[in-house]
Amino acid sequence: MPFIIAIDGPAASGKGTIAHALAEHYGFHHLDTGLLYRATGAKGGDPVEAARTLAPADLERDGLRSSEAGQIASRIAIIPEVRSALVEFQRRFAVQEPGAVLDGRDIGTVICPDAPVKLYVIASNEVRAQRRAAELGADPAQMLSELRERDRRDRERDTAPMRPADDALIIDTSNISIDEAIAAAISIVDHRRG
Ligand SMILES: Nc1ncnc2c1ncn2[C@@H]1O[C@H](COP(=O)(O)OP(=O)(O)OP(=O)(O)O)[C@@H](O)[C@H]1O
Ligand SMILES: Nc1ccn([C@@H]2O[C@H](COP(=O)(O)O)[C@@H](O)[C@H]2O)c(=O)n1
Repeated sequence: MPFIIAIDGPAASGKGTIAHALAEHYGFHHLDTGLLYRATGAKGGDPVEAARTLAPADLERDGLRSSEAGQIASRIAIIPEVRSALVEFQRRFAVQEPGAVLDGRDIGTVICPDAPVKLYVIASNEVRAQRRAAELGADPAQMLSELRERDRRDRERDTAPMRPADDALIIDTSNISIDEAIAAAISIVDHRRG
């Protein structure tokens, strides 16, 4: 049976970094589900139609990592029909052998509620803004206000709001290095895998 690792958390908390490293470590598949929402928003037009017709080439589009693409993604992510159009792809991805790591906002709560490992990665607002500003060459103060706005939208939407699953374990990356965060995640997964 494939082993599923569900990772959620707010923007720039470090969940993608951990997800990528876990996938490498265990030889699992990795899906950054935020990319699906970014690509859907970047297509323009009717977002529901964009989600229903999302193709692999859409995920290669330039600019998907930008701050603007993240903001647009969080606006279209509140639409229930957009979310339901993307569910099947994510669930099919999750059941590949030998296992899969998916990171996003609703993986542990909605997409893979039975995943044996659920992590919820957090970091302080200021640390997240500093890291994302450094990554994009942007102003930390502006990044802080953008991240706050995006988190609020993600937390307060009615459908699949961002929140830790009841059985998720929290990793706070505010004061630990990337290597320490990855080691903490590996230790949790090893423990669960027995
Ligand atoms: N523990 C850490 N210490 C220092 N920098 C980190 C740490 N974890 C992640 N970073 C850096 O912070 C930035 C954001 O990390 P990452 O992309 O993994 O976040 P994310 O939660 O996946 O964000 P998003 O939801 O927007 O995709 C990256 O530049 C990454 O290298
Ligand atoms: N499972 C998910 C993943 C993402 N979103 C929305 O997409 C935005 C961009 O995500 P990033 O991880 O690339 O920052 C995010 O702010 C969410 O609005 C989602 O709803 N569910």
